[in-house]
Formats: sequence, C-alpha cells, structure tokens
Amino acid sequence: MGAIAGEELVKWEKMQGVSGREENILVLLRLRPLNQKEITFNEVPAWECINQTTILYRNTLREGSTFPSAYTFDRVFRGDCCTKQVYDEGAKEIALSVVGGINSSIFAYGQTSSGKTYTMNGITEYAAADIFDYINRHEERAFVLKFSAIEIYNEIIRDLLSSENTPLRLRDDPERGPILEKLTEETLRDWEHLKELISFCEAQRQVGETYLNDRSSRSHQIIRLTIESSSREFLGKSNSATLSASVNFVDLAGSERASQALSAGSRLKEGCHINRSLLTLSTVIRKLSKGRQGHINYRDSKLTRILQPSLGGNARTAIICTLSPAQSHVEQTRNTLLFACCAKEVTTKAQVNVVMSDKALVNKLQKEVERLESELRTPGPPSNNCDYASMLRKKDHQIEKMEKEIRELIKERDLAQSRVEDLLLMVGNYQKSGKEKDDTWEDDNSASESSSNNHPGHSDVRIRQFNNPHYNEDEDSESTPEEYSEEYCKEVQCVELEESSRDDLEYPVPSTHDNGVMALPLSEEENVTSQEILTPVNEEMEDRQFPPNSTHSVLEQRLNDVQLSIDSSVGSYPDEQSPHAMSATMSNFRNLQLTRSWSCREHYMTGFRTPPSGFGQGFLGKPDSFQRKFLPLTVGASSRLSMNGSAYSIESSSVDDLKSSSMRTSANEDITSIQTFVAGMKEMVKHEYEKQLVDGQDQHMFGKNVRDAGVNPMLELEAPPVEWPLQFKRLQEEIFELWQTCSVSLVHRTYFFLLFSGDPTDSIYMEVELRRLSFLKETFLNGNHSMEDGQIVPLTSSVKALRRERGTLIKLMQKRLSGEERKSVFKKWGIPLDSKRRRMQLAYRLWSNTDMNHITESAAIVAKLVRFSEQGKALKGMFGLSFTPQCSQGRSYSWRSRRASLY
Ligand SMILES: Nc1ncnc2c1ncn2[C@@H]1O[C@H](COP(=O)(O)OP(=O)(O)OP(=O)(O)O)[C@@H](O)[C@H]1O
Repeated sequence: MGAIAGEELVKWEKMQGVSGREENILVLLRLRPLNQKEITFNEVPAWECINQTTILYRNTLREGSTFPSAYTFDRVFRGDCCTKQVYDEGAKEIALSVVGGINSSIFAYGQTSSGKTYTMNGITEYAAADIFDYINRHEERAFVLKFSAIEIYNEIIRDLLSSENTPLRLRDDPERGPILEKLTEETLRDWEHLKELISFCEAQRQVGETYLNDRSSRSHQIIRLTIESSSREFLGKSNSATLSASVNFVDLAGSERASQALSAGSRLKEGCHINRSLLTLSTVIRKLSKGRQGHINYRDSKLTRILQPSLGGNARTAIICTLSPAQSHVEQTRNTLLFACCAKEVTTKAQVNVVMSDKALVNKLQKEVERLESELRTPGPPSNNCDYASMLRKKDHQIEKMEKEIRELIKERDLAQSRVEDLLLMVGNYQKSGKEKDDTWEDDNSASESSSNNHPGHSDVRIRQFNNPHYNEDEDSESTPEEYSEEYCKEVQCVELEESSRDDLEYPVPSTHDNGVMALPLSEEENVTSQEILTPVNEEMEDRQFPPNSTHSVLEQRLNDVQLSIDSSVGSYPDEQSPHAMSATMSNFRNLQLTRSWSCREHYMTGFRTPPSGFGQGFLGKPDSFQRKFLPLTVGASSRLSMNGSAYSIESSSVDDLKSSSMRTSANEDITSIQTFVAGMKEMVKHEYEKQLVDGQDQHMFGKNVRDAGVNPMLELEAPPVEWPLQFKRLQEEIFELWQTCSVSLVHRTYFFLLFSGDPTDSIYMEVELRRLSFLKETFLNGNHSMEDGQIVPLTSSVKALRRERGTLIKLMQKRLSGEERKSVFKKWGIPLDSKRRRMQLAYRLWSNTDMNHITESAAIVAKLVRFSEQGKALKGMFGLSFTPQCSQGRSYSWRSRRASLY
C-alpha cells in the first residue's frame, strides 16, 4: 500500500483549487503484453508506445492503412509498465481528489481480454491504500469511509455486497443525481475489511469463460468508496462542515465480437448487452466531446445513467484504455483508440462537496432569515418599487392582450366550426335533395319509379355526377352536372349569407334578375305561393319597416311616392335637382345587395329584408369556382333599368348608354319577377319622358316625341292610335321570337303574355320589352355574351337559368296538379302515359315554339303552376293604378281571348 508523503498531501489539499474548474477527462492508455495464446499464434506486437504520450501503429506502411498511425493521449503505458506505474503516473491524482471532497471516477475501457480487470483491480487497491494512508495521517479530521459495489449485468443492476439477487432500482434525485435504492453501503473499518469486501464482490461478479478470456467479466462493475471528513476541532459546533465525495472504480465489461470470442448461448446474450451499453457510453462520450449542445442520451443505458455525474458532471474522471498489441485485434484496438480520442475532448466540472452539519445549517438559515427580514424592514430605493410597479403593469397589459387574443381565437374557432357543421349539413341535404330530385324525374311513371328506386347505388351516381362535371348519365341527361353544382353552391351560399344577414332579413321575396326572368325556387316549393313569388323586389327593399301583411299598402304608397316624384319632376323642370331627387328616391334600392338564394329553406322561414339573389348573385366567402357561377347583382331589375347608367337617364341618352343598360338587364342567369320587370319598365318610361324634356322638346310636342320614340306617353290622355291592334300583333310576334332566341324565363313570358293582352295602355311595355330583347339579341349575336357590371356574362347562363326553371316547373307539376290533371295535360300535349319522365317531357315542350296556340297553352299551364290567376290580376291593377291614364278606355285586344283552357 502506497503512503502519501507530506509533500503529496499538501499537493492533494491544493487540488481543491480545481474545484469549479472545467477540465478534460484524463485519458491514459495501457498496452498489455502479448498473452500466451497470442504468442502461440506467432503474433507480434502491432503497436508501440514511442514516448510517454504517443502510441504508434507499426504496420501502417506495410498495410497502406488510411487510419492514423499515431495517437497521442495524456499518458501511454507500454506493456512492460506495471499497474503501480499506471496508477502513480496516471490515475492517482484523479482518484485521490476524493479526499479533498471532490468526486472522481477511474474507468477501464477496452476490448475483452485487454487487461481492464487486471488494471482496475490494481488501481482500486492502490487508491484505497492511499486513502487509508491519508486518513491515518490526518488525525485532526474525523473520517468515515464507506464501500459499495454494484454490477450491471444484462441491464440489471445488482448489489455485489448482497447475496440476494434482487435488482436495484435506480432513481434520479434532483440534487444528488442518480440514486440506487437500498444499495448496501459498508463502512470500512480498516484495510483488511476492504480486502474482504473486494473479494466478496469478485466472487459475486458475473464472470464467464470465452475463447479470448478464461475469466471474462460479463458485467460492468462499479466499486465506490465514499469519504466523509470533518475537522475534529469543529465537531458538534455550529460552524462545522463535512467534506463528502466518492470515487468510482469502474471495470467495464469488454467489447467483443461474437466471432472472435466464439460466444454462444448466455455468453452471446451477455455480449449483446455489453456491446449495447458500451455503444451508448461511446455515443455519450462522442456527443459530450462535441460540446453539451443537444440531447445527451444518458438514459439509454443503466451504465451511462449511473455514471452521468462522472461523464461531464461534478467529478474528475480518468479513463484508462487498455489495448491488446496483437495484430489480430487491430480493429478492436482502433475502436478503443477512437473512443479514447473522443473521451479526451470531454470536460467535467468538479466541485468540493461540503455537507453542513444540522447545527451549521440551522445557523446559516437563521442568518438568511435575518437578512431578508432586515430587507423587508428597510425597503429598497423608490426606483426599484417603480420598476416593480411598471413591470407589473406591463405584465397585466400582456395578460389582457393575450386574453383578448384567446377570446378572438375562440370566436374564430367557433365560427369556423359552425361553418363546417353547416357545410356538412348541406352536403347531407344535398345528397337528400339529390335523391328527391331523382324521384321528381321519375315519379310520374310507376314502372320507372320502381326501377329508379331500385337502381343500385343511385344516390352514389348523383354524387359522382356532382363531383365530375363531365359525367353524363343517359337517363338523367337533362339534369346536368352544372345544376347539381349550382344547387350545391346556392346551398353553401345560403349558409354563408345567413351569418351576415340573418338579423336583417325578415320577409321572403323571390329571387330576381334583370333578364326579365323570375326565379322559382328549386326546392321547398311547397312553401312558395304566387304571392311570395310575385312580391316585388322594390317593395321588399322598402318594406323593411313594415310588417309582412301590409305589403300591398306599402307598395301602393311607394308607387304613389314615385308618381309624386314624376309629377314633381315634370312640374319643376328644368330644375336640375329633379332627376337627382328622383335618383334619391331610388337610391335605397341601388345600395342594396342581393345576397340570398332561393334554395335556402331559411329564406322561406324568415324571409329577407334585402332582395334575394336568385340563381346568380355574388357569392361571398366561397371559392372562385363558385363565385364565377354567381354574378353579383346589386339590386333588382327595376333599379338597374332606371339607375345604372341607364339609357333612359337624363344624363345619358346615347345609344351606347342604351346598350349598356340593356346589357346590364339581359342574359344574366338571375331571374327577375314580373313586378320587378314591370317596375323597371316604369322607370324606363319615366326616364324616357324626362329625356324628352332634357332634349328641349316643348311640352306640347311631348306626346308626339314620345310616340316617335315608341313609348306611350304615360300622362297623355289621348286615345290609342287606330292602328294599335295591328301594331300590337306585330310587337307580340317579334317579342315571341325574341323570347325564344334569348332563352327568356318561361314564367316571365307567361306573366307578360297574360298581363299585356292588347290593351292600348300596354303599348309602352310592349315597346320597352321589344327594345330590351332586341338589344339582348344583338349582344348575343355580337359575342354570345352580354355585360354585367363590367363582366362578361355568357349566354349559356340564360340557358342554364331556363333549364333550372324547367326543373322547378317539373316539381310544381307534381305538387300543384292532381294526378288526373297531369294525365289530362299529358294527353293534350301528346305525351304517352306509359313513357318515362312525362313531366320533364312536358316542361321541355312548354314555350318551345312561337305558334300562338302553343304559347297560349303553355302560358295556361305555367300560370296554373305558379298560381298566376289571382296575383296576375292584382298586379295588373296595381300597375295600371300608377301609370295608366285613368280615363283610358281604348279597345282591348286581349291575348287572353285566345287563351286556351287547360283541360
Ligand atoms: N498488463 C498486463 N500484464 C500482464 N498480464 C496482463 C496484463 N493485462 C492483462 N493481463 C492478463 O490478460 C488476461 C486478461 O485480462 P483481463 O481479464 O483483465 O482482461 P479484461 O479486459 O478484463 O477482459 P474481459 O473484458 O473479458 O473481462 C488476464 O489473464 C490477465 O492476467
């Protein structure tokens, strides 16, 4: 046992100076001599220690190896160096740090049979001997030396001082690091006691025979000596302190190649565990060698967990890498050298571990309490308080801001959620309505009905059709994919708009568009009455403040107001304010946005305060593909006709303006109610009249000028011209042709046909309709499109709208005609009762040519379906009330005279 000389002791005590200082792991290399087996195989040493720090690979030139030939470490030991030298010149300094209260660890790392156990046994003994010697020579201090030993075998931690085979539990203590629960710790009495315990552990340790080592350690062994020391002088006093530190002697199991160690069975399994944990150790060392950034995988093995403080923590560490010099182990030796190279880059930061006595601790804490109390009694400078106050305010402000953000985010989330739910609901409804639609096409033929219902995957077909615009199904070719997508879009649109306008909408109005077409709902038609369909858009816009049941009185009031405006403008001309005043009358209409779809159930339930969109309105918040299908519609047809750059306005009377106006009122896929259209025409007439005035025509010339313009003067009390019947017939025929050409709504045609039946006072409307349609046709011919708010509107949109309207009529046939009535109509129209889709056949025959009888029959059916009979008269009455000369008694050339009976 080595003794510590007086000088050395001073040196160890000085070592406390390393406390808190970062230092590299000490890396030592020990080359063992060739063993008997290697000599037998005529191996020659492949490595040579050329000086105290460098080891050289001898065969570099011969092999042409790309590996480095020389490696430098803190100290290298030749094969003929004894363990004592390795200890004294290498590990001792680190090992004996423990007496100064500094944790330390000595590792032996190397391949199997390289001499780890051989080395560590010696190192442990020498260090322990020195510790004992140190204790003996420092009688002024009271020492407690404890011994514990564990092994990690197949990733199980065993207490080597316990004969029980119970695995030890490892837990992490935030202050003390990894703790082994119930670990036996023997307080060493003397050197003999230590030797006894070491022998016991040796006997306990897992050792097995392999090809490379007769006594191969199959586990990692850690022997720990813990030293606590206190000055005897201060023992039991309040200022006493204890130094406490441990030194670990770690004899790792050797890395081995199964092929070389010829291990099998349990040896092989042990070898796997050994290699795995050594791999983790080398990974940890490699990562630590590159700095402490990132995650260090200490927890990947029990070994690295336990040794964590020794690997880059509060400990001084020395690693002795043992090597076999044999050429046959060169690869393993290189691996060990690589490990050693990494290890020498790893740093640790050891500290002197002082444990205070209870009394000292109480004293220290008491002093701390006193200090804090005095701080409280004497508040700091006011600036500090201010800082705290402003800091608190800042924090409060931050918290408020964050709370607000959270509230907004919650709102957004809820909104998004509700939209998703609505969309899901709509998709469900769509699928349902798609099914209903199928029924609609099929249900007037019992044979086809059953076949339709039994059609396998029928609703799936619809969905496919919806998703694929090119999909075409023979039987349902009439119901085009666009219809489905448009239906769907409308549904989406409804939900979208409900959110923004639910509170504003009270009364239901039909969907309208400037095309002189009235939109019919494609669904929920059972809830639609003619009254609802015919409710004028303008009325709707102005009726916000009136209850729904006062529609007529409000309308009358409004018409009177308009009339007064006209009278006033006539009477006050050339007052330049007049047109503007009139514009103001209509400005309410202009500013309104049509934002609603007819297909929305909500529309019928709650109604609208703003006009609905019909089939072609702005589509807010939806994809472009959807928006393209729905053109923006600012206001009902009447206001467009009268307000939007109209040819009939005082300011613009050129042909271009007329075209512009006409374009705006044509070819849109939106559908206009007859009221809207009529109201629009009234406005047109009114402006036409004003135009004449602006053109400087004399009041006396008024009647002539207006007639020249083809518009019957509203205020003229003259009788209609004698040639009126002929003129009426001519206008009528032209209008029929143009309706057909321009794909005008069937409902519009029906209303117009039935309302303007040849009365001389109808001439104004006939002229206006003719002019409107003429321009529409001209626009179509020029480019197959018209303009809407500066956007191109393709004619196909009118065709689509017409197709949708026919679809609605098909549904209404089912709802509003009895079975007998339907049969009668089918017979009359030559539709075989045993044919499929009879209602569809009928719908597509209606208004399909310009023959007067055909038109009369068609109008009769459509009128029946949309319940025109009551409403039409009322409208006509209202219309006449405002604009037709009260004394006009001209002859009537009624179209209705030729109106055929339905049945
Ligand atoms: N420096 C040395 N001088 C003389 N003999 C040595 C030296 N190193 C090791 N030996 C001998 O080599 C053999 C293997 O040594 P040891 O058991 O220590 O290797 P090991 O690395 O611990 O192997 P394992 O990993 O298999 O346990 C032993 O018989 C040992 O006495």
